[in-house]
Amino acid sequence: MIRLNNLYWKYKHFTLEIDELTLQPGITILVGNNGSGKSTLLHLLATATRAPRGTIYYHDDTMDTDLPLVRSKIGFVPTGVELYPDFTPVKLLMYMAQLKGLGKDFSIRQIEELLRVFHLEDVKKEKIKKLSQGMQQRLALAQAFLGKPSYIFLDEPLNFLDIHERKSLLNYVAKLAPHCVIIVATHELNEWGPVCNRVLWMYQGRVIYSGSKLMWKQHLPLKVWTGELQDHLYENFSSQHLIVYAGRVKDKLSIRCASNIKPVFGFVEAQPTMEDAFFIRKYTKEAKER
Ligand SMILES: Nc1ncnc2c1ncn2[C@@H]1O[C@H](COP(=O)(O)OP(=O)(O)OP(=O)(O)O)[C@@H](O)[C@H]1O
Repeated sequence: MIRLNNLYWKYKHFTLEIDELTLQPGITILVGNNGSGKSTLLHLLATATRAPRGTIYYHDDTMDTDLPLVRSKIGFVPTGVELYPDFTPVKLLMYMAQLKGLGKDFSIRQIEELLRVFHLEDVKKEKIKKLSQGMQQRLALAQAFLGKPSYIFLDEPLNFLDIHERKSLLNYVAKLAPHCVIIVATHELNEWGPVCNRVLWMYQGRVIYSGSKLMWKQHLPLKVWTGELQDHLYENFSSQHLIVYAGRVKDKLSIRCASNIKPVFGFVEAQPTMEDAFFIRKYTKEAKER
């Protein structure tokens, strides 16, 4: 378990402030607009950034009581991470294992396993600069799981991954979830929906929702509706209802929208997805503030 207490961090016009927050074992997705503070929070949790005020407790330890111990239990993948281009995946993983203070035999066994899990066996002796972006992302992910960390922080981990690799990562992370605190900053709410346990919503540097994924999709102030619409009706329709999605099916528009009443004849109510809930919560919050 991780506990945040009176955390405060400021950079120019951006302030992150969290009074009290507990992060439980399982997968928590960290959601929010661009610039809401998700990456900043992950950097603070991963001890890559030090907050001028407040404390993060990793069980009973903090950065100040035993930083090496805390770091040895953390796996972190930031966005845009640059790996040593002239290293091979094996050399990089061995180097990272050494930095984490892992024994040689254990490291060799774990590296073999991670190369298999992240489908990097065929390129394990290639220079990193020759690998595709997706392969480099998988290598960045693999290093985070070295040493079986108790706390895993992933910033947009699905970036650059193809559909097969995305599913594989989701399954792998889901298997680890009962034993680790896993925080995933993501804009892909629906992809994480089936495997995540909780949602943390950041808004302008504050956490404004922290709870289960079931609660996230329940008690929404608007219902979700789907239906089809003629093109010429769209402008008026979209001024009255929150459009979540509009696509084309033959000569009509296929609409997914949110509204507290049935929008027009023929529309049917749908179960809200994780993303629908985000749209609705954000829209109603901002409408209240206007
Ligand atoms: N090192 C830095 N230099 C400049 N600005 C920074 C830095 N770190 C954070 N910020 C600012 O802090 C705010 C929060 O950024 P952060 O990257 O945490 O948001 P985010 O929620 O992860 O956004 P996104 O969804 O776009 O990844 C932004 O306004 C950003 O410009």
